Amino acid sequence: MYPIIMNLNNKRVLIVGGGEVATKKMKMLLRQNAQIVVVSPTITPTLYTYFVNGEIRWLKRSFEAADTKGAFLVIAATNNRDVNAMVGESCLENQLVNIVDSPVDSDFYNMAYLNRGKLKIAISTEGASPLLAKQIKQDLNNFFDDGYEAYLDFLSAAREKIKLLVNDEERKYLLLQELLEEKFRTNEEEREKFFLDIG
Ligand SMILES: C[C@@]1(CC(=O)O)C2=NC(=C\c3[nH]c(c(CCC(=O)O)c3CC(=O)O)Cc3[nH]c(c(CC(=O)O)c3CCC(=O)O)/C=C3\N/C(=C\2)[C@@H](CCC(=O)O)[C@]3(C)CC(=O)O)/[C@H]1CCC(=O)O
Ligand SMILES: NC(=O)c1ccc[n+]([C@@H]2O[C@H](COP(=O)([O-])OP(=O)(O)OC[C@H]3O[C@@H](n4cnc5c(N)ncnc54)[C@H](O)[C@@H]3O)[C@@H](O)[C@H]2O)c1
Repeated sequence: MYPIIMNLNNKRVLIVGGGEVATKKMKMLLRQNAQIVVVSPTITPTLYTYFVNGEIRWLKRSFEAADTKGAFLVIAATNNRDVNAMVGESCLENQLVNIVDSPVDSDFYNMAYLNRGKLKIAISTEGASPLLAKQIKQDLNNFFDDGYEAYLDFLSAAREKIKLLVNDEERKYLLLQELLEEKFRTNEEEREKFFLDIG
């Protein structure tokens, strides 16, 4: 399996089925600025809220083969194996499909996923144990505290500044390395001082 992180801006995403699993996957898809369509006769109250808020489209009916047309990403998440398989078969080779009850027929899996602003940590067991992935996520959750979000914003801004102001490659590298020192992660005053010093 090949790990990447994906930009879904303006991409069409189709989710077939509107149950618990579809809802869980939707939480990761919202706020990606994707065009999300759910095809399902029923949806959970949570999905209904997203629908009412205009965050997703909802086609209130059973899946039809033509639904996959033009979708970049497709998730087959009904409780019916045959329907899920049919979703997969309706897709062209260049469409990315996740079939929730059949990893071997999927082009991608979802990963357990930790978000600290710009820091993303994703864990996969390639389907061996989603529960282990969840447990590892919870362990990392404690290790990478909330402070990492602001730290990553600092790293991002400082890196831009260094790229702008420092031409000497060696000095540039040393400065980028210096940003990883503990004091910058834990101390906001040290971060401010860094910007003052660099000019
Ligand atoms: C990461 C996460 C994201 C998400 O989907 O939310 C995810 N599953 C999560 C949770 C979870 N899934 C299941 C349980 C119940 C306990 C159990 O059965 O173990 C729990 C626990 C819970 O819900 O708490 C059951 C389950 N999962 C799959 C099957 C089908 C099969 O194996 O054939 C079945 C059996 C269904 C059945 O037989 O009824 C398949 C997949 N699930 C994946 C991802 C992909 C592989 C990721 C990997 O291994 O690392 C893959 C291959 C495809 C995919 O879905 O993309 C999320 C992590 C938790 C988190 O982040 O908190
Ligand atoms: N990948 C995972 O992490 C994971 C975890 C648990 C379960 N599962 C699998 O996911 C499946 C779905 O689980 P769930 O808890 O979401 O089920 P659920 O019963 O809560 O929801 C099923 C949804 O599918 C819809 N549906 C049924 N037939 C349809 C059709 N022909 N066209 C469109 N929509 C249709 C239903 O209306 C409902 O909204 C389970 O059967 C299980 O195999 C996967």
